[in-house]
Amino acid sequence: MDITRIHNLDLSYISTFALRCAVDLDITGLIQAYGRPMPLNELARSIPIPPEKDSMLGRLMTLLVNKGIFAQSEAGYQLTPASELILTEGSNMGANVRFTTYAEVIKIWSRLSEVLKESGERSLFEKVFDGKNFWEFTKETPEYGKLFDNAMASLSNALMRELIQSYQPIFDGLNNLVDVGGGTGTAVKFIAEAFPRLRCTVFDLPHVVAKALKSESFDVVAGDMFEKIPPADAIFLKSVLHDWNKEDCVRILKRCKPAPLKFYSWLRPVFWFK
Ligand SMILES: C[S@@+](CC[C@H](N)C(=O)[O-])C[C@H]1O[C@@H](n2cnc3c(N)ncnc32)[C@H](O)[C@@H]1O
Repeated sequence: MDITRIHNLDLSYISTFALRCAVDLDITGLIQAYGRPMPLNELARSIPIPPEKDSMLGRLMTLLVNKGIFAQSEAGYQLTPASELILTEGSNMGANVRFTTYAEVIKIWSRLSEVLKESGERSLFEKVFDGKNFWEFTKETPEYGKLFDNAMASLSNALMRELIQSYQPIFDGLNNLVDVGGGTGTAVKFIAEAFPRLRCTVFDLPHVVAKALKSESFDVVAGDMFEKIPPADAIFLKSVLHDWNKEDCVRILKRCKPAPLKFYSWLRPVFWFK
C-alpha cells in the first residue's frame, strides 16, 4: 500500500537508531557471553536497565529480530550471522554503525533540499560545515576521524577474506600492489598476509597514514592521489571512486601507472586495476 511505502521510508530512521542502541548497549556481546538463548529479563538485568523499561527493551528486540539482527525462540534471543558481524572480536561492524549515526552528521540531512536549490557544486557537507569537505572535516574533528577509520577497518574486516578468495588468481604473478586511499591499512594487511611475496603499500593522505597499522608486512606512503600515485603492478581502489564525481575519478585513474590493462569489480565499491 502506498501509505505503508511512505511510512516505511519516513520512519526508517527508527530502525537505524534501534541498531545504534543495540551497539551502544553491547546487546550482541551480552547475548554471546550468556552462551545460550537469552531471555528478555536476563538481558535487561545484564545491561542493566530499570525493570520498568523491560517492555521497551522487548519492543526494541522485536524490531531487531524482525530485521534479522537477532533471532528469537521460546528460550530467548540468539545471535544471527548479522549480529556476529557486530561483535568486537569479529568484524566490529558496530564501529560502522557509530560512524553512520554520528549526531552532528545525521542532522545535516534535513537540509538536503536547501543544497539542491542552491547554485554551484557545493555538497551538503560543505554547506553545513563552513565550506569544509568531508575529508577536511574528518581531519579537523579527531573524534569523527577515529570513528571513520574504525568504520572503514570494520568493513574491510567483514569482506576482505571473501574478496581475496574470489580473486585469488588475479594476485598470482604480481610483484607489488598499492592500495590507493587505503585508509589505515586494514585491507592491505589482509592482502599482504595472504600473499607474503607480494610487496604491498598503503597510500593515503598524510594525517590518515599517520594512524596506519604498524606492520612489517606492508609499506606506508603519504600523498595526494590527485597529484602522484606510486607506480605498481596493481592499483587497488576499494570504496574510493564512489566518493568523487566523474571528472575527479578520471583524474585519479590517470595517476595510476602503468595504465590499467584490466578492470575488475567486486560488489559496487571495489575496483581493481592490473
Ligand atoms: C571511503 S574511504 C576508503 C578507505 C579504504 N580504501 C577502505 O576501503 O577501507 C576513502 C579514503 O580515501 C582517502 N582519500 C581522500 N582523498 C584522498 C587523496 N586526495 N589522496 C589520497 N587518499 C585520499 C581518505 O583519506 C580515505 O581513507
